[in-house]
Amino acid sequence: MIEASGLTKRYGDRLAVDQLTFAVRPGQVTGFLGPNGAGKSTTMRMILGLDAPTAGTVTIDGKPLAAMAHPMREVGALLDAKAIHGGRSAYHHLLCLAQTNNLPKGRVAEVLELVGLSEVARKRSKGFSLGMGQRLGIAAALLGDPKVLMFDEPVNGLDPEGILWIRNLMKGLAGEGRTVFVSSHLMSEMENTADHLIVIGQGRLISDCTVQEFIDRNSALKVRVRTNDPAKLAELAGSAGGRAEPGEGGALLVSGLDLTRIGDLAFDNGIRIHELSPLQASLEQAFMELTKDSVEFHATVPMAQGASRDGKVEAGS
Ligand SMILES: Nc1ncnc2c1ncn2[C@@H]1O[C@H](COP(=O)(O)OP(=O)(O)OP(=O)(O)O)[C@@H](O)[C@H]1O
Repeated sequence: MIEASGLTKRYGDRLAVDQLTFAVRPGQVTGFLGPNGAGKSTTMRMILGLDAPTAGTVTIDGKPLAAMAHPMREVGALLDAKAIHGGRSAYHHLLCLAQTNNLPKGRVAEVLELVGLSEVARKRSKGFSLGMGQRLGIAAALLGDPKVLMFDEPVNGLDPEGILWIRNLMKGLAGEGRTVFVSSHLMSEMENTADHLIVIGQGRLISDCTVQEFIDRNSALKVRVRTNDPAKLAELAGSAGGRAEPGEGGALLVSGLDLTRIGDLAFDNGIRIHELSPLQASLEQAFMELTKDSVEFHATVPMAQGASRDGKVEAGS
């Protein structure tokens, strides 16, 4: 378990992390979400003792990292997959890590197998693809067989096969009872991977809940209705306190009224219903809604058809 309390980091006049208090529990994948510059990497670096907090504390299984005799046996992390000596083979990179951290040599072959790099283990990592580099970084994180694992943006730049592999790996590690903390600004990715979400914006905690709670709290449910008389139903929905807008192919998108109420309204007024289906907003939409006031940069672009936002999207830093 990772526990942060009042965790704060200031760089000059920039408050990168602002009094974060949260717990990352074992046995589940916890997504750490936030727009670019929200403070995710800084928080992870503080958890790992690579940056000193300006204020607050963070512990791993009750201890600060500095108090651990064998940190690699307690926590493994993938922060920057490119931070590897390119002249070394994958095998030697891991062997070196194992030896300097008092870990059994035999573990090197085990983790290489686990990440699927056994066949290229003796090749220089300089020639590795991005995906292979990520796998090697993950092998290093797993070397000490730690109970706590942290991955900073592990799917960045990976192809769909690589993304699927990392997703399954994280779920598997959590299934073994480990604590898995993974940062991302890809909401759609977290929707399929995380059980729990910690969302931050401009260094501050915005939300700490399960994925489903996050969607329920932050997205209004809409109902798609197809009927023989959309104009009449739209009027009825309006007078009943709802709001109807035109959807694709002549459908109506109704918000503010639940399915049953809309069905009853139609029945009571002799309107035939051809479709009545709930539309749940995706995690992506809910996340963008929640963090729209805390993104560092906004760009105004035309929205794709079907998008329902105010024309703003988050741009990378
Ligand atoms: N060493 C540093 N010196 C000064 N400012 C820093 C330093 N490291 C980070 N920052 C600033 O702190 C803020 C948080 O950065 P951080 O990298 O933690 O965010 P992030 O959520 O990981 O973003 P991204 O998704 O873009 O990686 C940013 O405004 C960043 O510019």
